[in-house]
Amino acid sequence: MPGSRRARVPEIGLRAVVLDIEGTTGSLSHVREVLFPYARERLAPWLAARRGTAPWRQILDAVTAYTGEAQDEASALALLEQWADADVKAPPLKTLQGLIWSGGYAAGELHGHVYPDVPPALEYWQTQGTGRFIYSSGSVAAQRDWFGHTAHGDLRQLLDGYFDLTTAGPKADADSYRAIAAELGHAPADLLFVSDVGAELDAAAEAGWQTVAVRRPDDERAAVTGHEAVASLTPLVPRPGQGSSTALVDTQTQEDPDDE
Ligand SMILES: CSCCC(=O)C(=O)COP(=O)(O)O
Ligand SMILES: [Mg+2]
Repeated sequence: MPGSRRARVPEIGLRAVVLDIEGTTGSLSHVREVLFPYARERLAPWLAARRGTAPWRQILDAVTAYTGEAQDEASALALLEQWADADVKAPPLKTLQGLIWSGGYAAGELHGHVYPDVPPALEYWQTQGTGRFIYSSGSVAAQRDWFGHTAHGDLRQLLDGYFDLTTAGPKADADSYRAIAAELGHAPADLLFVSDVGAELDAAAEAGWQTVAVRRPDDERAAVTGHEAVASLTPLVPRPGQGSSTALVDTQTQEDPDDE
């Protein structure tokens, strides 16, 4: 993948790495072709089966608060279905998707897709004392379920925390990255955000963060420009002997298994 070997290993002052899910640590197509349809076909039955209960009320109240207009089940469902069909990252939809997916994981019908380079990268940062966090549009509950049910096992012990739209804010808003930095208690320049979306990386950079763009080989979208670029997390992890306290290390010659 042209340009995927330009990334440098961020080293000096790196206190925490914050990773996106869809298109970065996990497959875009798995999210869009498996996870989203699973929730989409269960939106109406989920609400109908819980009519009048606290979870049902929670969703209706969330749609009401988000839209600023009172909603009943029918109007809330219509909005939720519209958002799902257009992949609108609306927090009420993300909450409901997470609730529906949790049933799918429990039933063994879903798993979280995590690329094979992710666990070793998380393990490396863990050995370095570097914090490891997730920031996704998916709800925190959905993120936990995703990393708790992967082909590599339960990866949650490798993660220190999770941020979503309700705890940090919109992903293309620089204030969200300022909020995360404040929550983590680190200077923005000591934080690295890794994502597949240029607008998110631009927002993080505007907030003073280090950034790296990911474009996975199975992802046919155009490359993100204006940020260091990789095809997996492997180039962000120094090989043995490469040292851990040098300035940014050029990784142009580092092997990237996902390129093969
Ligand atoms: C398992 S989290 C589901 C991901 C999701 O709902 C989504 O919208 C993807 O957003 P991301 O910020 O991870 O690209
Ligand atoms: Mg993404």
